[in-house]
Amino acid sequence: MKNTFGSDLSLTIFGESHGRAVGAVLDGMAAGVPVDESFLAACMDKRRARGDGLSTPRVEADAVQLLSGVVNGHTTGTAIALMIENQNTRSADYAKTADLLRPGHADFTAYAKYHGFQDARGGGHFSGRVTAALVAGGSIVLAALQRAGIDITTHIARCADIADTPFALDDPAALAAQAETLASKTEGFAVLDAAVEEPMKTAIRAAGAEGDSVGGVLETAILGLPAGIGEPYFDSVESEIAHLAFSVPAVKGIEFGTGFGFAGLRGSEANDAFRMTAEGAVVTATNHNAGINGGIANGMPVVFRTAVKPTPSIYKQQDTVDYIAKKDAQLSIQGRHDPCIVPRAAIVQTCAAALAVGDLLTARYGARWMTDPTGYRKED
Ligand SMILES: Cc1cc2nc3c(=O)[nH]c(=O)nc-3n(C[C@H](O)[C@H](O)[C@H](O)COP(=O)(O)O)c2cc1C
Ligand SMILES: C=C(O[C@@H]1CC(C(=O)O)=C[C@@H](OP(=O)(O)O)[C@H]1O)C(=O)O
Repeated sequence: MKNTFGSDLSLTIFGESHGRAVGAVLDGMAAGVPVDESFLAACMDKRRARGDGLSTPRVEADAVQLLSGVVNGHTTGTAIALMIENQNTRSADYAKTADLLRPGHADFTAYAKYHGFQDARGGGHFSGRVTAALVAGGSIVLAALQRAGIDITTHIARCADIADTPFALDDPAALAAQAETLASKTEGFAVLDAAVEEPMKTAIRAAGAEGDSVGGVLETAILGLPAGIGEPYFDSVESEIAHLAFSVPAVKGIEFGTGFGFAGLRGSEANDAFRMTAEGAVVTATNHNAGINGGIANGMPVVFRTAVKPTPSIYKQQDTVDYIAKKDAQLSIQGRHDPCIVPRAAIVQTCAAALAVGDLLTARYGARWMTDPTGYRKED
């Protein structure tokens, strides 16, 4: 029954898709950290459904209410409670097929765990809706990280079978330029190569028109993470990021840097040679290991990719069971769903990574990285 992530900076999430609200409690932020509500709203806007054939027709404001912990645009140092009201629910869509388990969704596992007491309306607590709370809490941490010289960004590396330009894993300056390109985009469709945007959108709309769905790959970069962050085993940088990344519904795979590609390389190809900069900093000539050695950041960019499965709720008829009548059945769902989760999940993955990095940074520097964002690394 654990709804909290983080040891030193924690986020607790709550809510169901068709309940009154979803929300979060962010605990561990120092006092006096600026909270720019327009930045928070811009992050929420990237996740918001638009009713444009690319996302769920369940369109709502997704306005964040800061209930505590923020006064006059600054944190007070106490827990920040925030909530987002559910304003556009249609529970009747679910009532008609309530006893039929949706393949790929959490209907069966929720029943197995909560014995019929789960809120099944709209997927309840398992709905992607709850990621609105993750973005709201994560974006407060993301803004604090940016002030401390750490930026996190995500793009749609692949949607269906169409690929975007990958992040420049081995070239921090080119990667920083790519991050700038993504920062300049306000619309929630994060691609680097403008030429792939329409083909991706066409693939999503085509799957939706057939009552089907498509998946893809998100690629996230963390720039400016200081060397020395992370713990050798259980709280390694990879472990913390993967823990959060897999908390995002529909994420089914992750790889860091060269990832599964390492399997086909020789050591002489896989190793990242160390070099000294003119300023006396240790860098690596390549970045196959994605800025992490032994679970600890080495100062190079951290780059990881997550596989996002096709939306499970599809309109094609599917084989399932009626778990009340205890017999095989056919399912034809009603309701409103994303034909593809990937575009909306990009900002979710950025905010999830921000929570992991915020926790790791607080473990190392305490709250200094928040209160002294330009000086906290002096003793590194
Ligand atoms: C932003 C976002 C939006 C989502 N939208 C939908 C949706 O409209 N319909 C659906 O069936 N699943 C949607 N999902 C995915 C389900 O919530 C998820 O597949 C389900 O909870 C089962 O979890 P699992 O896929 O991680 O096993 C969405 C996920 C995210 C992150
Ligand atoms: C509401 C959102 O997405 C929802 C995520 C979701 C699911 O099963 O994950 C199912 C749908 O919910 P409903 O049936 O209530 O319309 C989506 O619309 C959102 O992300 O804000």
